[in-house]
Amino acid sequence: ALMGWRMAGSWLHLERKGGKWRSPEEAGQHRVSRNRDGTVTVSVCRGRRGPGAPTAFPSSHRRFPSAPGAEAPHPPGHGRPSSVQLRETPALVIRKTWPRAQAGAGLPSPCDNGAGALSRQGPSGPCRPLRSAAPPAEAGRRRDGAAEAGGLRACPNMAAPSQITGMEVKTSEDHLKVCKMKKKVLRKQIRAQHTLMRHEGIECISHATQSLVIANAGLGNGMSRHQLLRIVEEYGLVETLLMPPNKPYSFVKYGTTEEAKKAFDALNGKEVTLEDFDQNIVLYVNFVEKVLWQNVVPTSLPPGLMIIEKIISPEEERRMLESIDWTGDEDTRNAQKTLKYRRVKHFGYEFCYDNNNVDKDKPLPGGLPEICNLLLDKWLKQGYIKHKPDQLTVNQYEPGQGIPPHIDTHSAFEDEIISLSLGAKIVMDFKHPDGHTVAVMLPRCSLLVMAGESRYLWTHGITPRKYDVIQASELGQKVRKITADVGDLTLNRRETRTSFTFRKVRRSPCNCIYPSVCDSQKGQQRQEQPSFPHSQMEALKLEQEYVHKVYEEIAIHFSSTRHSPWPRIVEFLRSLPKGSIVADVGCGNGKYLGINKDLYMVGCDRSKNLVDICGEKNFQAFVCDALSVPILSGSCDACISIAVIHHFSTAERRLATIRELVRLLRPGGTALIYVWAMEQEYKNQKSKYLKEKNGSEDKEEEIDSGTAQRPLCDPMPDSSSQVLARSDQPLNDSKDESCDAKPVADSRLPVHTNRTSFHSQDLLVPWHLKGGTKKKGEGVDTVLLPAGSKESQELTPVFHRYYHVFCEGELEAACRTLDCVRVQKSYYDQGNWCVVLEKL
Ligand SMILES: O=C(O)CCC(=O)C(=O)O
Ligand SMILES: [Fe+2]
Ligand SMILES: [Zn+2]
Repeated sequence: ALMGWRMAGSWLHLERKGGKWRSPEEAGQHRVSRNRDGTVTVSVCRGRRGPGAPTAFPSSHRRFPSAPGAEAPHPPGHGRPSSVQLRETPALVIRKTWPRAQAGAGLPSPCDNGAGALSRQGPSGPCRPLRSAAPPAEAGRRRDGAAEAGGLRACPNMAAPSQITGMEVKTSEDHLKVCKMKKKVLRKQIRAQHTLMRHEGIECISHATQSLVIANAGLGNGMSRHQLLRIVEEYGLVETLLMPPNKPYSFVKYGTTEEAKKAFDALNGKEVTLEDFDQNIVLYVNFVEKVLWQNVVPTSLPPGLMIIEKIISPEEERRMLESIDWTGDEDTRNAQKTLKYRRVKHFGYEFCYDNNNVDKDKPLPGGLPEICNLLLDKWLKQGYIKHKPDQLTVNQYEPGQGIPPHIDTHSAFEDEIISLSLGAKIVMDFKHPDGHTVAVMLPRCSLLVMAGESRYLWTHGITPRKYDVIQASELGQKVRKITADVGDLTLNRRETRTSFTFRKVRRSPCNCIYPSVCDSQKGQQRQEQPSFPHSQMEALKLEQEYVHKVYEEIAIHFSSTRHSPWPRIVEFLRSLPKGSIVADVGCGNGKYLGINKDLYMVGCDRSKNLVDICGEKNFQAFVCDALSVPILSGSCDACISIAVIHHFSTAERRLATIRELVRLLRPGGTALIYVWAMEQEYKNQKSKYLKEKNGSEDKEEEIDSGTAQRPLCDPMPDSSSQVLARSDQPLNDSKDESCDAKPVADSRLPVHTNRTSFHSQDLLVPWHLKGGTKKKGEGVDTVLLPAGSKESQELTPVFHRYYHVFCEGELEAACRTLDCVRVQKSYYDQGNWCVVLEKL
């Protein structure tokens, strides 16, 4: 017998017939026979197959192909002699990938012939199309007399001297001055190109088109839509004007190229005064192939967020505003503060900005204003809110004021937080811990309801500024996410806004499903949280507690979330020759065991409950540890290890599992390994794990492939550093509004928040068990129920699984330390690092 192991319900023996290996082709199929004593005999005849045996695994297709046609020449540009051979990237305006530096795509030295160039050659002579990548190649060297004929127009990327200097060129001194100015504009124009390319992926082109990108004429630097429209309309019929939110540039498309050229000549280097700010800025203009802006954010509001418009009448609004006495008296002084960026007043309970919490034993006298009680009762009846709040914070913001991004402390308040906007509309920014932001316009007299994820996980804040970017056609009241339509954005001057934020004081610890941002669970985690292992014994204990036991507990629920095989793993299995013996080490619920009926596949897993599930599906599977698999060395044609090795808690143990996998292979046999990647955003693409914001909490590393759409990613995360949602960040408007992920001070393993980026390689990933557990085991958090809580979801126990997420190259490097293998392939697949090994 080759091997004997415990299967789902029976014993399996594999036998080698005749002491010789024959190829499966020769042998036909393996034979499986069930013996009278309940054992199964599998006869496998093997042939010699060297390392050269073909593996049909096709070459990995890259997810992010280099820009199509990046090197294709494009048709001769306007006014440029056709002999000029420039190689440019056509038709790509906004894209995520960098252009490859190309010969000929070089940057011309601005006015590279110096001041004399103008007088010798006329203004257009030395001017060449501007590119931002490689050093100058042939660009900038040509002096085509032909270009002169068109004057400046022939050279669209250069500003007319008179337009820059406003003076007539008469003397050579004037020429010098003009050229200096020209050089300066050119330099800045090039810098704008660089910035557009580097930060935004917007490619400017050298020939004239109907479309321009105008740097410094964006909503982000204070240009309003109506002002820009007035400016650009002077030169022709404007077909499209796109003003992306918070960006310092805009796109304009004219009816004809002539008009765009006219605008280019007139506007590049032109100084304008921002009407709303009384400030001067200089515009820098470049041509682009097309005006387009991909909507970079999903169209939905943060989950759990709701805005109810016109929830109160103007009369109610007036009465509410009047109910707040800002003059204050002895009694209320504590509850009223003028913060740096706004003034606040508290009712019911005082909110303390030192710890962002309330003193639950010290209710303020007077409770909430009567008018509020009436309204709250009405909203409760109407179903807008589920619980009646007992705390009110009134914030008053003058234009230019705001509130730092924050999450209202979990332990302080219950789930639902509502805010009524009075006096004026304002834009509130919501931010997910992964950096994704959504700007939401809160109309006057509307009620914002934050619940669930939007309340617990996302930060909310109001940027201190005097203008908000809002939809131009919705200057009225329509609620919309601001980033929806860049063809329709403008600036709105803020006015005094008073908000009434109602919350219900929490009486027992928060047990939300966002432990990484939950102050209630942080304290709890401190004591219970396991540490990073410092010995083999500790490692084993950690894995027993936070891997083996957990999988036993969650097996049924876990299995119910694992049904879609991953395409590239299927591809690997389908590529194996008929009759191959394949071991799936860590087979889970066996989702790969039945993929290719032409293989002889056997699975094994550490979890008995999972192996039983395999047995129920009539798959061959048995219980064992991936560190010691009871299969004879060299008996498998292929092995797979999918999402297993990341559960081993030291580098030695991870390497040992790979070694064990390889041991099973015959020479020439191949192993496919998948581990979860630290990089959940790779080559500017978010993994499905991150993207499935509204997806279930429990899908973790395995997400249905092939169905989810690839959303368009943000080409430039906004420049402010990512605000890590921390509830211990004071809300008292201290200057620093953001903070970075703090490294764990001790060696305790951090608890990850699902669907966010990883901040540590070794961590605990929560599993929220649905459908009950067979038995309550260790590794389960104590479920703390708020007294009298009706929330049944809070009953779901949370388990934590240990993971070591791999960095780029880590898995491959581990494999390369083994001298009996060759790494055939190494790739990234949906948030996982993957290798195909071949045994030598
Ligand atoms: O002004 C608002 O609408 C929100 C205020 C707020 O978030 C808070 O006080 O915690
Ligand atoms: Fe808040
Ligand atoms: Zn919480």
